[in-house]
Amino acid sequence: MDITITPKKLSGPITPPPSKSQAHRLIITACLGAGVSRISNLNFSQDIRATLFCMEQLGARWEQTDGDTIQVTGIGARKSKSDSRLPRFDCGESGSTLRFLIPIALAVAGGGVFTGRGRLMERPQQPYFDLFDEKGIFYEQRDGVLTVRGELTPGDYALPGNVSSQFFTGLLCALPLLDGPSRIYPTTALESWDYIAMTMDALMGAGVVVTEPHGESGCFHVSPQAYSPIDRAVEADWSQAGFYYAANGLGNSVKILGMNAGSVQGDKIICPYYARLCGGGPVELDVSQCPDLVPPLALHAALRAGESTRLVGAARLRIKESDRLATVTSELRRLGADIEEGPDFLSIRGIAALTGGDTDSHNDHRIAMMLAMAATRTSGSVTIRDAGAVAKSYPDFWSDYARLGGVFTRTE
Ligand SMILES: O=C(O)C1=C[C@@H](OP(=O)(O)O)[C@@H](O)[C@H](O)C1
Ligand SMILES: C=C(OP(=O)(O)O)C(=O)O
Repeated sequence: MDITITPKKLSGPITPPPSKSQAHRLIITACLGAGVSRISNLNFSQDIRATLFCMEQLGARWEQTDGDTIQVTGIGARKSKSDSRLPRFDCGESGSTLRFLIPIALAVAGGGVFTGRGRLMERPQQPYFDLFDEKGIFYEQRDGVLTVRGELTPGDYALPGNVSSQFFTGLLCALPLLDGPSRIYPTTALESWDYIAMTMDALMGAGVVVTEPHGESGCFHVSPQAYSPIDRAVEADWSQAGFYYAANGLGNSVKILGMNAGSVQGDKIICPYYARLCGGGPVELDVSQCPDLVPPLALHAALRAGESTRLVGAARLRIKESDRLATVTSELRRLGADIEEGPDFLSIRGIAALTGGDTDSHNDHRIAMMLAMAATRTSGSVTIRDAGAVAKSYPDFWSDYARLGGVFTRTE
């Protein structure tokens, strides 16, 4: 689906959708719990459906009890290793689902066969593969199908801290299911730390306590523990709120509601970052802990007329749904922005107004949403190819955009 937007200011109240990252974690902890859990304020985005589907393959059951609430019957510590057929997991385009499920499937079912769509199966898994080589766990990836088989054993796990925090989350969820203590060592400084903190918060909610690293050579300590059932509501999503902050930075008047200022979501850093972009002078923002904010931050920076901005610590943006350093640059340039990409940074010289033009989401939800917000401040209409990509994390994005006064036509 393509969308053509006629530039128009957005105004009015908006509550961003529930946090995708927190929802993945609550679903996983509920599904691993021994008993019946309840999760409210859930949004059935494509990625969340992928995690629900995958946890079902491990024996968990869930039903929708009203619009946004599900009741989950967890599998407890039960293992299903007797069946020699490995479960199959269609992870859609969700990196979180794939990286969280790989060790969980090993712990619960002795492995699994993983498939995905879009760019998913090209995104890196090497940190897991290195561990599997060391631990004698079989893996094979052929024609986009990843098969993993073996026994996840208690012990020491070393992981680089600068590829994806999702490897840490996957192991932190799986290792408590084993029958002995384990340690996870970050071999380089941890990026996206707050996502790991969000994992520990979700684990704690299910009664599973892990100890985080202290000092230079620290490690996570994980002892065998059972997951208890949970009853939790998903918070509003700070990463999605980022697009509405960008809209306001461009002169729109969106009232962003429902956000928890004390959230465990690291992307609440959008508040101070937004304030800095709204001030004058050159600005440098470190995005190594909040990679998902880069598209809205880059857009806001593109319209800081006469001011320069650098977004640094952004290397991992290249391994998301698209190479986001390349796609943010190419698509904002198509609208006239003055932006350059480096290996791990974006350098932006703000201008006063953008032009209209033809753009492409590159099948990346965050690029589509960035372009939609850009189109509130362009001199001509903006066409976004593949604008349905928003369904990965925010299926109601276009109806919310229309409710705020956005004007657009669709072409299927
Ligand atoms: O754990 C999570 O929920 C996520 C972690 C981040 O990835 P990285 O740790 O790979 O940067 C983030 O970009 C992604 O959208 C969601
Ligand atoms: C990178 C993202 O998600 P994932 O890694 O789960 O695909 C995202 O939502 O921007």
